[in-house]
Amino acid sequence: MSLVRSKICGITRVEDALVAAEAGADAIGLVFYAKSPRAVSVQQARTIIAALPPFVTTVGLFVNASRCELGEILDAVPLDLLQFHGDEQPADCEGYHRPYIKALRVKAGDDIAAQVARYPKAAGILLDTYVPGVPGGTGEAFDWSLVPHDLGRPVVLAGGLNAANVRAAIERVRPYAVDVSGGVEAGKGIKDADKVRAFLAEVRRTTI
Ligand SMILES: O=C(O)c1ccccc1NCC(=O)[C@H](O)[C@H](O)COP(=O)(O)O
Repeated sequence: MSLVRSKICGITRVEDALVAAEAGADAIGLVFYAKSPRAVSVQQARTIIAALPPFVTTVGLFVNASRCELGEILDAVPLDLLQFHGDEQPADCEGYHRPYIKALRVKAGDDIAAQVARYPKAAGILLDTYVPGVPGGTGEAFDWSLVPHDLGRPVVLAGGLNAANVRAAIERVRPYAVDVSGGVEAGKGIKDADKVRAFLAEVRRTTI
């Protein structure tokens, strides 16, 4: 029996980060993609991270950022883990002296195992919903039956999760972790404390 870890993503406010941490989130996600309504500035990110209690992993999310841009952010923001949501090739994800997660957007007909095999140095693979032109944060779930049973890597399941469907998602996919953004919000980038707590409580009640 094992517990599934959880990340609350798209955090833009200190108060939301503290609610997530106090409710048991293992990680928070900070979006450094200007086109996202959940994007944070370097200063916002520094303030949020400085307010966190210990033992909460900080994850920076990027979409095809240049090495220069990413390096500047890492010089200023204490991120534990990187998460790449664009067309990044393996070489684009390495060399930052940080573990990274590669996000793959799933659609019928994809060879997920082959895509995973292209990132042997990734600490984990995040499986998210494919919506044309939307790199992440779609708020839509994908067909979990598309996920192969054993990808041989820590899988983070994302895409349209919420307190009502996360148990079924975990039981179907048996992921290492789950990730949520829209399903715990009152508005884009504004988390709803009760939804955050309900989501994390449901994850804790679900063992695999
Ligand atoms: O959340 C965003 O706005 C976002 C924008 C661009 C790239 C990635 C983004 N989010 C990444 C995440 O890990 C989200 O939590 C994940 O896509 C799930 O989002 P949701 O379907 O809203 O739960």
